[in-house]
Amino acid sequence: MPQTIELDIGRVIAGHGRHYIVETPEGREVQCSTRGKKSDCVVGDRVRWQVTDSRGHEGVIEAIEPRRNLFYRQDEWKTKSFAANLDRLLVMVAAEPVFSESQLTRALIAAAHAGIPAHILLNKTDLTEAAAAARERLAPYAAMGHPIIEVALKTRPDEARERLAALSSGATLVLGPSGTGKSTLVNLLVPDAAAQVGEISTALNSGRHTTTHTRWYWLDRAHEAALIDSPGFQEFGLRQVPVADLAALMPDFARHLGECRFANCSHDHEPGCQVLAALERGEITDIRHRIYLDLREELTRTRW
Ligand SMILES: Nc1nc2c(ncn2[C@@H]2O[C@H](COP(=O)(O)OP(=O)(O)OP(=O)(O)O)[C@@H](O)[C@H]2O)c(=O)[nH]1
Ligand SMILES: [Zn+2]
Repeated sequence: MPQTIELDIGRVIAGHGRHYIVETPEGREVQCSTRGKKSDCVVGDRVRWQVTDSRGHEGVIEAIEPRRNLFYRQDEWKTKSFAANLDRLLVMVAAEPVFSESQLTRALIAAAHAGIPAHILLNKTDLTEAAAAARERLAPYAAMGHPIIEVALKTRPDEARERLAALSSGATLVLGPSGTGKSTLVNLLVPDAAAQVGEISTALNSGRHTTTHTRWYWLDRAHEAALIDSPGFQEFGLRQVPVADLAALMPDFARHLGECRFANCSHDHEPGCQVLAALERGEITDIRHRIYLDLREELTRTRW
């Protein structure tokens, strides 16, 4: 392409296959495709695009601007990119169903690896007994420096809205297992959510399929804050993380690194291991250590 052509800038707000909705700085939505078979665009990407129809409704993406960050998971065979250029990750859990600490830990490690601050949202605190148990399980994560926001989205929506004020600027990716109240959250914070989804589905001609894809919702008229809803939390591979970096990405482990007797300590059985000493003192929980060992094993296993 000749260098002289000035390309427009835009932000990817939804995608389906090789089709994307790109929003222009003026807030116009353009249906874009990419060249070639494969595409690496994700929601949140800033892209350079060129118009391809006379009405200016369609275009082609020519280039992706450099990303501030990219949140993704990597399984043995496949990489799933959730979104790019994020200001924070919000991992949603609930008093019920009981959440998996392994899943929570994996998301937090992926965020740390991508350099994205992570908050934890505990929903359904109206279920007092279950909430107390969940709160106790989350205490070590609060101690690690993750802000924990407690809400009852359904029974105390106004209070929830206030407590979620941290989301009122920048882009927040929400991850949460099914049943935690993700739809309730989106409906509370995005009054015209259904309309925004409808427009995107029509534009992408993907109908109900969009329910399985990542979506960008504006939280305000000024378009300064956005919530990104993404499915696909169940299988959360961390193949992108070099095994040697794993402990450093877990804040409760990180603070003891460099103190072990052996420089290449695996914090599994070695004498003079300060991580094991912290485990002994209860500063690292048994479950976190077990998750660490499982992940270590998973990341060391060779592919076949
Ligand atoms: N007790 C209680 N229930 C809630 C609260 N918020 C949501 N729920 C209920 O939890 C269930 C799941 O909520 P959804 O918002 O549909 O959850 P989701 O995470 O979107 O679930 P999927 O649609 O399966 O992905 C619903 O029955 C909600 O009514 C809450 O604050 N307290
Ligand atoms: Zn050690």
